[in-house]
Amino acid sequence: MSAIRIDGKAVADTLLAEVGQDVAGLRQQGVHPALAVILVGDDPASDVYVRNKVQRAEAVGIRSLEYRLPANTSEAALLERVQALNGDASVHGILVQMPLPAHISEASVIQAIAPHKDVDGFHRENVGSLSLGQESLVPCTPAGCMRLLRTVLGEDGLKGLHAVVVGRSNIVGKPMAALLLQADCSVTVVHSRSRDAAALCRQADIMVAAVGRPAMIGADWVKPGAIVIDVGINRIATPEGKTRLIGDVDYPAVAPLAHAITPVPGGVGPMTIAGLLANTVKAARQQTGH
Ligand SMILES: Nc1nc(=O)c2c([nH]1)NC[C@@H]1CN(c3ccc(C(=O)N[C@@H](CCC(=O)O)C(=O)O)cc3)C=[N+]21
Repeated sequence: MSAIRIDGKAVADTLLAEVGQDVAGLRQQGVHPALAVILVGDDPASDVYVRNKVQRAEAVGIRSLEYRLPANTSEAALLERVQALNGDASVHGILVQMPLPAHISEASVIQAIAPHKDVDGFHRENVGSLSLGQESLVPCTPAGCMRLLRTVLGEDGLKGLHAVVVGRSNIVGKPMAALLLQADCSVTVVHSRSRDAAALCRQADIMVAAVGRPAMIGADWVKPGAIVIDVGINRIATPEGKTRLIGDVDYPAVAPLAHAITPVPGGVGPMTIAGLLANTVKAARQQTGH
């Protein structure tokens, strides 16, 4: 038996094509969706992500503004930049790339973003709405995972299944659990303090791994026939002295027993960027009434 390899790149391309059509429609009505991306410091990984986001945005017709601020930027200066963008009606989405330098409070910056421009869905107003099952801007990575699950299981196919989320971060684990609950799954969240995490995971019909530990999830963590979504993006050194990307799941060990599984790269990562651009269009619609 060999698992279905869930092609996140292809699903993301379909979503991006839809976003591109929406953007074209809005532009005909005189609305040009715009996304501002702020990067503080010169972390090379962040630099690559930001460049990808800007390129993808422009490919679907979204205007992008890129702000690169030095690593020693003060929190006050960053907050001023955010507030200026909050007040700029031509900007519909604001993303501040994480992580931020240690002297800046990520929480303060997130709360400073106008909730209707918070395309990451990290502001407490959006977090609260998601948890209440109300309309909101939904965090891009968990939203992307849900879309991948629906491509495998169908629109209503998640109902009643047991989903286990591994990891409890504010950006993936917690919103993921909320979305799965919204889709009528029974949800378990497993984390570093869980007793017998592997045994809990073996009960999962759906497993979402978001811990940031390379290949941590082995075959003994997975029920045969489960659907496995790997959110991990870990850059590891190869014996040849290069680096490569690897997920939180030990793909070669788990793929033979899963029903379906996402690869890394080419799984959840591309969905995150597509979701960001979809959120930008949604934000532009809300702000302009189109
Ligand atoms: N405010 C904020 N919002 C974010 O959404 C955010 C962030 N900060 N900080 C960093 C993380 C990371 N992240 C990724 C997005 C796409 C890929 C992606 O497209 N990955 C490709 C591979 C890319 C490569 O080759 O490096 C893939 O998995 O196939 C990865 C990682 C968004 N993040």
